Amino acid sequence: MQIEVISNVNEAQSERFSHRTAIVIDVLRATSTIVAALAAGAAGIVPVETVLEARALLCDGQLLAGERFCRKIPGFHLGNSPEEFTTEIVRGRRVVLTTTNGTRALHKAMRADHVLAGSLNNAAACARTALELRRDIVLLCAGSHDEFALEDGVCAGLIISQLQATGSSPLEMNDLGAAMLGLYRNTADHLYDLISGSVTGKRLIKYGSGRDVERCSQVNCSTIVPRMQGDMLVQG
Ligand SMILES: O=C(O)[C@H](CS(=O)(=O)O)OP(=O)(O)O
Ligand SMILES: [Mg+2]
Repeated sequence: MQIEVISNVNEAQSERFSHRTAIVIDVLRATSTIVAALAAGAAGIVPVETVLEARALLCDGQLLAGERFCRKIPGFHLGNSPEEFTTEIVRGRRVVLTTTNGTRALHKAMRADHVLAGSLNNAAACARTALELRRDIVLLCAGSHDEFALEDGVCAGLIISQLQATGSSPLEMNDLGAAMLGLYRNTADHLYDLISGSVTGKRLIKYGSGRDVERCSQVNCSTIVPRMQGDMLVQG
């Protein structure tokens, strides 16, 4: 099985996804938030790229969520913090979500046969589902503002280690995949330190979202695997 890691959205040419399963990773915070929203009972998450699109798509009973510059968008119901997506608020509801990097990355991956949302929180479950889908796998690190982001890279390494532990066939990976696997192995016992010291981690802590950084750094605390079905991510 071939595993390819892509470092950021800007590197995600559509032909790299053909006939593959894509796992889109935005640890801080979009894909962690999507996992939290589905765990809280949301009916589905509709990822969109722009604020205008999100507003245009809003229908009765749905929620608008997302951020720009790490802050909730004016007039939206929710921001991009997993903490906000409680059962009381989201159960049974569709959520239209737009974020700076994560929802763009999800759109870039749409050419894949299957699109999953991966995070540290659901890495093992995500790896299991991807193996069941029996395609080569592309791990798209959303990155931040078209650059590589450490938290997404180390999560790609964790998912590769879970694929190795669970799968029966040998994995072949690109050099970035091998590097991220090495990064994960060398930092597994102090992931929070790594992530809280990353550019995005520091930015979120500065804006008062330190609890999100802690929550998003937890490994394998969820078995939810968000999967694209039509225009929406649902529990796979
Ligand atoms: O809200 C977030 O955590 C980030 C904000 S930033 O652009 O990295 O500052 O957006 P995301 O799309 O979840 O990476
Ligand atoms: Mg991010």
